[in-house]
This record gives sequence, structure tokens and C-alpha cells, in this order.
Amino acid sequence: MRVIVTGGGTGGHIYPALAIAKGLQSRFNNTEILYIGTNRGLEADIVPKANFPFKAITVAGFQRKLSPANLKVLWQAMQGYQEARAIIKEFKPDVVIGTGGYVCGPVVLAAARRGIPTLIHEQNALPGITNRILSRFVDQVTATFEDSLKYFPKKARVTVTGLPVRPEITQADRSTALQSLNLQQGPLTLLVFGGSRGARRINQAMIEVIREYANDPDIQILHATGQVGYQEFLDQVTRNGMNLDNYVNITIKPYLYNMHEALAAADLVVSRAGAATLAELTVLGLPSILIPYPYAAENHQEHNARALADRGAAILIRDAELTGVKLVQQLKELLDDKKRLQNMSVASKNLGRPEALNDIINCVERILPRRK
Ligand SMILES: CC(=O)N[C@H]1[C@@H](OP(=O)(O)OP(=O)(O)OC[C@H]2O[C@@H](n3ccc(=O)[nH]c3=O)[C@H](O)[C@@H]2O)O[C@H](CO)[C@@H](O)[C@@H]1O
Repeated sequence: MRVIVTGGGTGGHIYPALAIAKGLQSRFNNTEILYIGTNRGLEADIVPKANFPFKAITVAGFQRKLSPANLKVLWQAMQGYQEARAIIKEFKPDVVIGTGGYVCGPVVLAAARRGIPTLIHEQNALPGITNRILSRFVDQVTATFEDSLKYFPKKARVTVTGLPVRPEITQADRSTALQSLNLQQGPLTLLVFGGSRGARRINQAMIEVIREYANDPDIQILHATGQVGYQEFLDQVTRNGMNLDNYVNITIKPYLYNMHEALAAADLVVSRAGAATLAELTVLGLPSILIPYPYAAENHQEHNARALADRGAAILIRDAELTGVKLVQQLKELLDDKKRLQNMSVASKNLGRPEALNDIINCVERILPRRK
């Protein structure tokens, strides 16, 4: 089978696409995948590292108000559409799958217009603009949350599946992961990251956390700052009079390409509240402190985080209330109380949807033309 997957901009769109690609490969023998993204999105870095062939097209995001810049965007959109058509014509996919982000628009639309079966996945309760438009043209919409159903047209075929996580996320083994990450087997592991692009506010708060836990024999910290904020963070640590070379229990990375290992090693996670991250935390039953990004469309990360916090799976700290001191205080409370961590872990696992990937692959199978 030949499959085009597309989705881009941030990790939250890319990893579900990679999960579906891998799910298809394990269900169907000889599945050939082509990933279409843009050269500017994170996908241009992540997808080749995941060993999938990658092609880029031209796309740009519309500004919400009328502006001359939108004329250029319109031109680029037409160009992107032509490029997508050409790739589809050459690759001849049996099915095209989109997971959101602007790049999905021209690719999925061009496929639908050629009569190729199409499926999209929406990660958030509040669907993105591209998926809302595409839902009118595709054969199947899959969604993470019931709540998003009302945004899709009545005639669309929508199935609530949950959000698919990469198979390696559930397969990684803690002890092997700790070894591969160069971490100790004994101490509790705190994993910190701010979504796929990093979060400056979380990085700032981490200065105090590092000061508190430096060389603590019971705790080790793995912190991904985001590519853009990495150098700034290192400078900030130095300005605060600390030298990371002296702290054996603190590991700082710009980005974790091996998140499956980082999650397998973790006992507690501090992060933003993007939908893909939360699906990963809950499928593994990980307790977390969530600091939702307050500027995500209609504050949807706070809704995401509340779903976990209200059920005892996470502690929510609002971005405006986040300080280093507050984060340290919260961490101390949790890390000193193993019973509480254990209860949060059970609550988290109860929210996980381990069957999401399989359900989506079933949906793909349903829209495939009958195979000889
Ligand atoms: C600011 C904003 O609007 N963010 C949105 C974006 O977030 P963002 O792209 O941050 O998405 P998520 O938090 O959902 O997912 C991040 C993904 O990146 C992975 N990861 C992250 C860091 C790292 O070092 N290595 C790594 O592999 C995580 O494991 C996860 O799979 O898309 C999500 C899904 O549409 C939305 O819910 C978020 O609200």
C-alpha cells in the first residue's frame, strides 16, 4: 500500500502523523510512506530522523485580518496546491492522511479532488482551521475528543478515537531507557519540557529547581529547553552563578528526539499541556505538573490540563502564577510523597487511550478501496 501522510508546524501535529504511519506499516505488509510537510516546520527536522522519506511544499499561514500579506499567502497557497498535486500524481497513493497544520490543506484537498481516499485526525477539543475546512471534503474525520464533534459539518463521517501515540512510546523499557540516556537507575527522574518548541517561562522557573536539586542523590532531572531557548537557558544558568558541569544529576538538552526513552525513565513530568503530550502521559500513567500555554487558541491547553487535574492525574499551575519558588514547592510536595505520586499515576492511566492508534488504522482500512 502507498500512503501519503501530512501534518506540520509543531510536534503536536507531526507525532500523531508518524504514529499513524508506523501503525499502518505494522498492520499492512509493504506499506510505503511519503511524508509531505514544509521546510520551515519542525517536520523537516523530525521526519527524516524518523527514517521516513520527506518532501516539502510551499505553504504559508493566513493572517486572521484582511491584509496585503494575505495576497502573497494566497499566491503561495495556490503554488503549494500545484506542488501537492504533482507529488500525488507521481506517488499515486492509495490513501492520504492529514493531522492538521496549514500544510495539510493543499495536500488533502488535492487528494480528495482526485478521488483518493482521505482521512484527517484532529488532536484538540477545539479543531484547527485547516481541519475544519478539510472536514467538508474528506472521507473520514477522526477526533481525540467528543467535544470537537460540534465543529464539524453534520454530513462528515466523524469517529472519536483518541490521539494516537507512537508505538515506541508504549514499548520502551525503563531500565534500558535510563541506561541509554546516561541516567542513574536509583533516583527518581523528573522530566521537564515545554511542548515541541520549548517554553521560556518553564525554562526560567527551572533555574530555581536546578539550584534546589543540584547534586541531590535522590532526584535526577532531564530538561529539554526547546531548540530556540537552549543557549539562552545555558547563559541564564551561568548568570545565576551555577556551573552545570558540577551537577551530575542534571541533564539539559535542546530537544529530545528519543522522547519514548525520556518518558519511560520519568517518574514525574513538568510540561505544557498540548494534546499529544497529554495523550503520551496518560497512556503511560505518568503523573505531571502541567503549565498550560496561555496563548494557544481559545486557551485550549488549559481545558486540556483541567481534564487531567480534575481527575487527580495532574497538578495545574497557571502560567501567570508560575515562579521558580512555586514550582520547587510543588515538586517537593510530590517527590516527597510516593503514595500521592502513585495515586496520580493510576488516575492518569485511567485517562489513557491505548487503543487510539488501532482504532484509527481501522478507520483507514474502512475507507480503502477493496483490495484485490
Ligand atoms: C502553542 C500551541 O498552540 N501548541 C499546540 C501544539 O503544541 P505542541 O507541538 O507543543 O504539541 P504537543 O504538546 O501536543 O506535542 C508535543 C510533541 O512533541 C514531543 N516532543 C516534545 C519535546 C521534545 O523535546 N521532544 C519531543 O519528542 C512530545 O513527546 C509530543 O509528542 O500542538 C498541539 C496538538 O495540536 C496543541 O494541543 C498545542 O496547544
